[in-house]
Amino acid sequence: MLSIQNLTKRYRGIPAIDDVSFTVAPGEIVGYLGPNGSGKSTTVKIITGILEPSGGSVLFHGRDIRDDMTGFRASFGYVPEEAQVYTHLSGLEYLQLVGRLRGLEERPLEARATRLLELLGLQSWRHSPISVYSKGMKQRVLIAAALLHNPRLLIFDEPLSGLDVVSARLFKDLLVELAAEGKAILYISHVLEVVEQVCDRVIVIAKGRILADAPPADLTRLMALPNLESVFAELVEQQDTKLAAKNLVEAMRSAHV
Ligand SMILES: Nc1ncnc2c1ncn2[C@@H]1O[C@H](COP(=O)(O)OP(=O)(O)OP(=O)(O)O)[C@@H](O)[C@H]1O
Repeated sequence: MLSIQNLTKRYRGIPAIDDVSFTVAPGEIVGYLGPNGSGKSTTVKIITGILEPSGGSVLFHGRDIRDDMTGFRASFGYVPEEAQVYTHLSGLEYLQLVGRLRGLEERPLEARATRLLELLGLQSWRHSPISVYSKGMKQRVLIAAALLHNPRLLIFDEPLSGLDVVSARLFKDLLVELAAEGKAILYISHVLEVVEQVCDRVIVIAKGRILADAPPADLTRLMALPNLESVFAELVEQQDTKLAAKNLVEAMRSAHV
């Protein structure tokens, strides 16, 4: 359904992503993992039409998304890493605005928005301005906004950010339900434990290039490692974090002398 083909994005000649290709099929949850600065958000911004690629293309049901960006926008829901929300609006008003922009009819829109807010535990806050919401509550409004038009493709960029334990568990269960509904899901997260539990496949990207694309169980088995976190550390050659932490404390001490 979603097919990313040889995507490249260069900033002043320096590649942020380099020849990135992968697919996300209906009913599939695909994890997209990588260290800071590896190119995850750049990939997502291209898929969502925010950025133009330097090369390559994004196909949705076999068609280049650039041929019909308006149609494609109606087909996906997106929870961005950093969202600009109109904080003077209430949660309900925000969802109504998003729904109108997506061409939903007023009555069913209000009913669905109210129901989503209720299911996400925001019932009693729905008329309060978003400016008084906590980070996790804002995040739940963004999740509701992504689901509002019942899209076929969902893209979540660090959706657990700010969510408490119960909301995070609800979100994890929601991912599984959405996949069972046949939604295609691209899930970007640093929370590898959750990724390992819910994803059918994980893609590991580092320095703009894809290093692995396989089910998490295959990766741990093939690399003879106990879990996805170890696989990730091995693939991206992360630094010795214990040593780095020690050195940081050392550096603090010497700064006080
Ligand atoms: N507007 C820009 N101008 C120049 N370089 C950029 C720009 N945006 C991103 N980059 C570079 O592209 C690379 C990939 O960045 P990107 O934001 O896609 O990484 P990421 O994997 O999403 O990181 P994080 O996990 O920190 O969100 C980085 O080296 C970054 O410095």
